[in-house]
Formats: sequence, C-alpha cells, structure tokens
Amino acid sequence: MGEVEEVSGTPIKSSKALAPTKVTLFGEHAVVYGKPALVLSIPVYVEVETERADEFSLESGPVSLNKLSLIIEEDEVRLSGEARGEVLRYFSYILESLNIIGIRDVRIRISSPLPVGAGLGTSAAVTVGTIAAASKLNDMSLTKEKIAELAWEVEKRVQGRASPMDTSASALGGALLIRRDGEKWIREKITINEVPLVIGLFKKRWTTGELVARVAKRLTEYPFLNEIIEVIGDLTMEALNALESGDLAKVGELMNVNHGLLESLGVVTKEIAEAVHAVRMAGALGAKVSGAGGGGAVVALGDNVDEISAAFKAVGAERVLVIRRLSRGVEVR
Ligand SMILES: Nc1ncnc2c1ncn2[C@@H]1O[C@H](COP(=O)(O)OP(=O)(O)O)[C@@H](O)[C@H]1O
Ligand SMILES: C[C@@](O)(CCOP(=O)(O)O)CC(=O)O
Ligand SMILES: [Mg+2]
Repeated sequence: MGEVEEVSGTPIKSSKALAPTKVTLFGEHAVVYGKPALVLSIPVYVEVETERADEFSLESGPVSLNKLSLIIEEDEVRLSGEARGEVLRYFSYILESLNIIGIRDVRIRISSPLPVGAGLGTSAAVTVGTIAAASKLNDMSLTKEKIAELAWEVEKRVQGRASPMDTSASALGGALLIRRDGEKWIREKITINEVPLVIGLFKKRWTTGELVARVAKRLTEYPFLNEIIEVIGDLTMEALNALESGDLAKVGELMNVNHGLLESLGVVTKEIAEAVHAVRMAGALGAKVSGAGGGGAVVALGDNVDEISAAFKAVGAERVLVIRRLSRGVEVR
C-alpha cells in the first residue's frame, strides 16, 4: 500500500492586482435608487501589491499614512492612525470583508495614476484591487463576481448607500448596464462600438459618501424631485438604444440632458459647469460630470480630441485623458 502523501504548495509570497477605474456615461446617483446606469471600465489601472511581511503595513504614494495600527477584536477589524479622509475606513472594511485576520502580517502597496477621489471610481478600484491581490496571496480563489460583491459591501459601508456600479465595472470590465429588477441587481455586459471619449480631471471637493447624502437630503426635502431620478433612468435606457445603433449625436444630446439633471440635484460645481460648457463649445457631441460630482471628472464625447483637450486645459483641468478602448476588468498576477 502506498504512503499517504501530504502535498502542500509553496505559499505565495506576493501578488499583484491591476484594477481598472471607470467612467459613468449615464445614470450616476439615480442608480443608488435602483435606476439603470451605463458604465464603462477604462484602462486606467490602480495597482495593488500584497506581500507577506513581518508586520502589517499600508503604503500609498499620494496618501501619507502614519502610525498605523491594526486592531482585531473577534470579527471587527479596525485600522487606526493618521491618514487622509476615508482611507482608514475603506481599509478597515476591506480587511474585515476578507476576514484576513490570518494574514495580519501583510504589506499592501497601492499605486494609482489618478488623484485620491476623481469621479472615476478610484475607491472601487482600490477596493477591488486589494481584495483581489490579498485573496490570491491567501490562496483563496475568488471569482470576479465574488470580488465585485465583497467590494460593493465595502462601498456600501463607507458611503452609507452605494450601488454596485463602480465595483462591478472594476471587477468585471467592459461596458455594463447596471439595473435593479425588484430586489435583484442585474449587471448586463453590453457590446458597443468604439466611443471616442475625452475626460477632464478637476479637484474633487467632497467624497462620494457626502454627495450621496446631499442628494438623499434633497430628495427628502423635495419629494417631487424623485421624478428626476426616474427621468435619469429613462434617459439611460434611451441612450443604450442610441449607443447600440451607433447614433453618437443622440448619445451626446442625452449626456447633456443627464448633466442638467445632475446639476438640479445639486452635485455640480461652478468649475465643472464651466468645463462642460467649454468642451461643448469646442465641438463635443455632449458632455457631463462623471461619478458623484462635487468636482471630479467631466466626460466629453467626440473625436475632435485636440480641440476638446485644449478647451479642458483652458478652463483649468489638472489632467486630460483620451479613452479609446475599454478594460477587461481586474487582473491578478
Ligand atoms: N491612491 C489611493 N490610495 C489609497 N486610497 C485611495 C486611493 N485612491 C482612492 N482611494 C480611496 O477612495 C476614496 C475616494 O473615494 P471617492 O470619493 O468615491 O472617489 P472616486 O470618485 O474616485 O471613487 C479615498 O478616500 C480613499 O479611501
Ligand atoms: C454617485 C454614485 O452613483 C457614483 C459614484 O461614483 P464615484 O465614486 O464618484 O466614482 C454612487 C454609487 O453608485 O454608489
Ligand atoms: Mg467612489
């Protein structure tokens, strides 16, 4: 009789995830209330490296993270220390959601080509990327759907309310129609021809959580504004038809309408409003804010890239990104 052999693979020492960001073409904010949204996963990646180490550490270039300590009491994971904004809350929930208590001695390194908070789903990309890389390090094989689900839980806890839009885009990639059917959320991959997009980046002055709360307050104060939420959902479905039939002029027109409705929800700053008008004057077929607003990103549709880029720069854009293709979702190495 043969010996029973115990086979154990060599533990992985480090892993790296590339998690894409997104641009919202239609439906942000309304999607939080279950209305459809159209989101594109873009090849602008947040890179997350995880490595087994002697003690826990978290590093991210643009964020200074000092005196970090990880406190674990039963199922609750708390990260304390000095860091900007919501970084510690995001990471406490990420670590808790992974329940990676067993790998408390991990070094996490984030590098992002975007500012911290951009209207381009940097929060979702950081979350998806960390969950993907840390789970691989811990030899857990998670599907992209599971990564999206865990990351969405984190966004919900940090933001108070959140749709699965950004986390689905980062995990699954492509162009997605996100909608709710009763209690169930549907993430539908859609096939679209190339959409020429130019994105202008401006300082985002509030977090998504604050902006989602602002919209909720407005809807409570003026319940008739719920009709705006409905209309955003309707125009998203109309835009989907236009996109699928390649009618870019109509897509642009509907982007402009969507922007106006977001403005009436109180999430558009003067700087963003000026940028939207400047790129329209420069010949964009349409332009709107992407993401939660309060500054952040403006997405313009049009292939006159030079004119649109120049218009963005003239009104003070910190960066201009030209998007020609979509990303395929999170990749782990
Ligand atoms: N480079 C980064 N390093 C660490 N955390 C980041 C980074 N970029 C974004 N984040 C996280 O995302 C949060 C910003 O989220 P949010 O306001 O939703 O911006 P966005 O519109 O880009 O998703 C930050 O407070 C931080 O927790
Ligand atoms: C406003 C919202 O619809 C999108 C937020 O996008 P971002 O975090 O600004 O990239 C919130 C959500 O869908 O959870
Ligand atoms: Mg976000």
